[in-house]
Amino acid sequence: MSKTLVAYASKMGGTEGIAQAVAEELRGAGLEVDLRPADDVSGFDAYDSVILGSAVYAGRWRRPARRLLKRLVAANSIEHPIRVWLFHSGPTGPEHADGVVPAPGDVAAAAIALGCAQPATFGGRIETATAKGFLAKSMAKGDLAGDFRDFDRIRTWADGIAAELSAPATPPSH
Ligand SMILES: Cc1cc2nc3c(=O)[nH]c(=O)nc-3n(C[C@H](O)[C@H](O)[C@H](O)COP(=O)(O)O)c2cc1C
Repeated sequence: MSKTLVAYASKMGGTEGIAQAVAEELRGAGLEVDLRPADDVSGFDAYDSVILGSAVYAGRWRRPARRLLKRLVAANSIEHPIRVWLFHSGPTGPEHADGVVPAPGDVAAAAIALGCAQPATFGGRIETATAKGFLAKSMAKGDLAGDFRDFDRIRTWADGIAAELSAPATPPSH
C-alpha cells in the first residue's frame, strides 16, 4: 500500500492548518497519510508521494522546508520515484491574498529537478492571537491582518492530488 507524506514548515500555525486540511482531505479519499513538521521527517523510504508546504517569510521558504526539499531531490530516483506536490502560504490583506507568490529561486529549481509543478500559493494568516515576533505583532494590527486561508480552495487542490494518486497507473505507450 502506498503512503503519502504531508510535511510543512510553519512559524505561527497558519501553514500547519493548511497541511492538516490537506491531510484530512487525502485521508477522506481513503489514502494512507503521515502528517509531520518538515524537521521531523527521518526519511522517504515509506513514501511514494510527498506534499511539502512552507510559509513564506521575506520571500523565502522556512529553513526546515528548504532542507527537506533538498533531501527530497537527493532521494528521488528511478529505483524509488517520489511524486511531489508543493505549496506555500503567505499573501495577506484583501488586495494580495488571491495573488500568486512566485517560487523562490531555490524552490523553483528543486521543482524542476523533481519534475513537479511549481508551488501552489494559498493566502496566509496574520492575527494578533497567533502572531510571533515584533514584526508579525505589529503587522497584525495593520492593513494586512486577518486569516486569508481559503479552505475550500485548499481542499479542492488536495482533492485533485487524491484523484491523481488514486488513478490506476497508465501503462507506457509504445
Ligand atoms: C515578518 C514577516 C514577513 C513576511 N514575509 C512574507 C513574504 O515575503 N511573502 C508573503 O507572501 N508573505 C509574507 N508574510 C506573511 C506570512 O507568510 C503569513 O502570515 C503566513 O500565513 C505565515 O505562516 P505560518 O503561520 O505558517 O508561519 C510575512 C509575515 C511576516 C510576519
